[in-house]
Amino acid sequence: MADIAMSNFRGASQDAPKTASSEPARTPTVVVDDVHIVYKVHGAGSGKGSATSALSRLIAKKRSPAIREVHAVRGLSFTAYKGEAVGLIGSNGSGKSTMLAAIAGLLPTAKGAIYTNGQPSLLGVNAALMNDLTGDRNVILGCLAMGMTPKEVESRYQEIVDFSGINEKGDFISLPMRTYSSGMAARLRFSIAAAKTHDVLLIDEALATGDQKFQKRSEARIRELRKEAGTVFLVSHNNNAIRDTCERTIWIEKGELMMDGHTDEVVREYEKHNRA
Ligand SMILES: Nc1ncnc2c1ncn2[C@@H]1O[C@H](COP(=O)(O)OP(=O)(O)OP(=O)(O)O)[C@@H](O)[C@H]1O
Repeated sequence: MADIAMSNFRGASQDAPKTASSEPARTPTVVVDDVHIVYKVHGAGSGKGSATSALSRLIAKKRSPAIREVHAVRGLSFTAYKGEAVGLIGSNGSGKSTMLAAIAGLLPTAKGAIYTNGQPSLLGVNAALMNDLTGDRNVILGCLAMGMTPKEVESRYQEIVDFSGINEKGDFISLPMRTYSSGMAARLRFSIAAAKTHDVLLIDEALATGDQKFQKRSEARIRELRKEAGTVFLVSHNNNAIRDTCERTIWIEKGELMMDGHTDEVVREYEKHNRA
């Protein structure tokens, strides 16, 4: 597999070039160029994927059992621009999360390349926080990991806890994360990640997990993050969240591009397709 190409590209500077009509040119932040992503599943189907059987195979100098390939993304191409919020929709297993992980640089491309201008941050419901640490330790560690200084962390701490609403029903922030419900944990993850202005913010289903009040708050924060310059990608099965948050939507099925355009139009076609 070829390594993912992550680089700053030319023409993405603050003073964007002017177009012929003297409108300022839009600044591209993510360019996905004919990307294919293939997962390799070792020992698939044969039940021989354990470490012990791998070791005995090595000793006996036998070939490994069949490696199954899952071609999750098939030749996707699109460009996202500064200030855009882009929705990614499609049925289960269509390749949305895979595409986000690849933009974040967490998966290599088998073919094609991804170019990003700035640092992408993936905010998923599975993002790693430390379960045995308390909520407040996780806020501090999470902020430091995003590159904030201890002073910045101190000044943002209360805002993050208030935004998460974790303490609305008592002092939960001082309890270990393992005592949180999945919705509470997802809210804290979102609140930590949303405390920083991201160049490219990738959100995977985060909005679907909070309650309605929190969903509204997070949608408002995403709108702010957009104004603060970055590009937001949102993967969700909640078409209303996509409509409220994104003006552009990309619809993927079986790893292929079905439609890329104005959210109202794309979601309408997607819903029509699902009804059929
Ligand atoms: N770690 C993995 N190893 C092997 N195959 C995987 C892996 N993760 C995902 N896949 C496969 O890749 C394809 C795309 O999965 P992906 O999770 O990107 O879909 P999705 O559109 O995000 O789905 P959902 O809406 O259900 O979250 C699926 O066929 C899935 O089985």
